[in-house]
Amino acid sequence: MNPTQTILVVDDAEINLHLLQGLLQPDYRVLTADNGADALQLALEQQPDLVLLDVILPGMDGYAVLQRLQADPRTKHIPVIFVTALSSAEDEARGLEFGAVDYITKPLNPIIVKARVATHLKLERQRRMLEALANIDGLTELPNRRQLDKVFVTEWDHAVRSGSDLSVAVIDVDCFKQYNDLCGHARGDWVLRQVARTISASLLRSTDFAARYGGEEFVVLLPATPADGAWLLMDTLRRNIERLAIPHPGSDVSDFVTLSVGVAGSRPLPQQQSALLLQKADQRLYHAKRSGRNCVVGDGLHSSFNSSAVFSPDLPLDFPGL
Ligand SMILES: Nc1nc2c(ncn2[C@@H]2O[C@H](COP(=O)(O)OP(=O)(O)OP(=O)(O)O)[C@@H](O)[C@H]2O)c(=O)[nH]1
Repeated sequence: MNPTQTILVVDDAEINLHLLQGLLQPDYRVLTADNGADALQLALEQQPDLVLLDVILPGMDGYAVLQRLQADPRTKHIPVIFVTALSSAEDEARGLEFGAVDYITKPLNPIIVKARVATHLKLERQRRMLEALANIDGLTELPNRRQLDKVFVTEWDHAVRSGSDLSVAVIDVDCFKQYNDLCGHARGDWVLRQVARTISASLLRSTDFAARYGGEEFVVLLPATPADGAWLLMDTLRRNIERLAIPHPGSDVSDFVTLSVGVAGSRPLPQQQSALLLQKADQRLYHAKRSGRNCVVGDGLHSSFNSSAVFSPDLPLDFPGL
């Protein structure tokens, strides 16, 4: 039994449901529906890995079910195999044109059904792995910019709907070019991994999200967090990095690796553009660099290696992930 894989079987004949259930249940979790409406609801709620869909169904037929699955972004990725008594070449071609990944004709041959199901589940697993890899930065294993763009849109829309705050921070390693030049690129890569781990370990809520934006730059999204809270959290991160005490022989600002951070927060309104918030945080990062680096610049708030205590309490170091 592989409980991680779920198949939804849709057929209006109980005998067919029983047959397919008996065939597949030893290896997979099997859900059943005898009509299109129930099938759509189960697909949405249970997110099966594969749907075996009869074409001739009372009310909404299999083609209509497939079209509805494909039209919904929450279900359009689920592969569908038509399982039907319509056995002409035209029927099969039509089913595949509609977007089914395969077409199995009745009467069912159990060996063929099992083999095709196994093949499509394997392809689905590989597709998901590729999708996950496409969203991850290989060096730091943080989400990459592609994933950040998607999550930013989702969080922005959520903040608009719920009227809650959203803060963004842009984080940059100071004088990193000199670090690479003096310590070597491999050591530079190691530093980026330490910074990524410390960013992850410093974020406290499950909704906080960190990504590698590119090069030595990272972005953090902090949902339901006002700008002053975001500034405090980023200043704690800045100090956590400083206390790693990674020697930086070429830094203009410290003996150790340090960060500069720009923070911007807002309670987004429908007519506003999410990109402007990121732009504002980026401008403040620029300001932080011009102010001498190793500091966090937010909305009227500014910290640096020699003035942070004025603005933020000395929060305890906390590295649960390290
Ligand atoms: N080791 C390593 N270095 C990288 C990577 N991506 C970007 N870099 C380097 O990061 C450096 C960034 O340099 P700059 O943008 O000039 O900035 P900086 O030297 O950090 O100076 P400030 O930002 O002004 O403090 C460049 O030398 C890039 O080659 C990476 O994946 N690994």
